[in-house]
Amino acid sequence: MDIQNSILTQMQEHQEVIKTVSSPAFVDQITAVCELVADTLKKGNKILLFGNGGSAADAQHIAAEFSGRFVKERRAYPAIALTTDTSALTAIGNDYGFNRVFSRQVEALAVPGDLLIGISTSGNSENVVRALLEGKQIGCSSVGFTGNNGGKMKEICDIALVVDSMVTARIQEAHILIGHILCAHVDSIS
Ligand SMILES: O=C(CO)[C@@H](O)[C@H](O)[C@H](O)[C@H](O)COP(=O)(O)O
Ligand SMILES: [Zn+2]
Repeated sequence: MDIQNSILTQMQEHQEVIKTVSSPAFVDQITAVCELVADTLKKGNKILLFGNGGSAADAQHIAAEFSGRFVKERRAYPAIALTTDTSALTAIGNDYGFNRVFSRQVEALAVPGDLLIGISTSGNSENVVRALLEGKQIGCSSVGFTGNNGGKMKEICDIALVVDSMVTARIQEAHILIGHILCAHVDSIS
């Protein structure tokens, strides 16, 4: 019974968080991100995504759905997760420190007009924050997927989607829902 209580509590928490991201104000913010993603791709720019742990998985998941496909058969779009190249991650981490694993790749790959999507449930992961700051210098636009009141990322990103929860797992569940909503929008404009 304890297990069942725990399951139901987690499901309840999940539903409550999804309710907060369904509010009109939050949906307006997601809409703005959908438009930014679409504008970036229409201009011929690319999307770079990054995060740690579960958020690294989200970055890869979303990037793959832009470059591969989501539901509809459509053209491929340029999106790269900065979490997948173990040579770059280990070399940059070893030579410059883990805090620079994403910012150094942004410096190497980003051009003005590209869109950075930084994913951090705390909003405070230093490697994510530094990459967003690097992108700002280059002239990229930026979106933060966060929680925990937004952390440092709230002040840095052009649009910060701050999921109203302090629980990492629940925040991540809202993030991947939003990621899929972006993919559906990209399908709809293609
Ligand atoms: O997926 C989970 C927990 O659900 C973990 O792997 C989690 O992503 C890691 O602890 C991250 O290092 C957390 O970083 P962040 O979300 O605060 O940037
Ligand atoms: Zn997780």
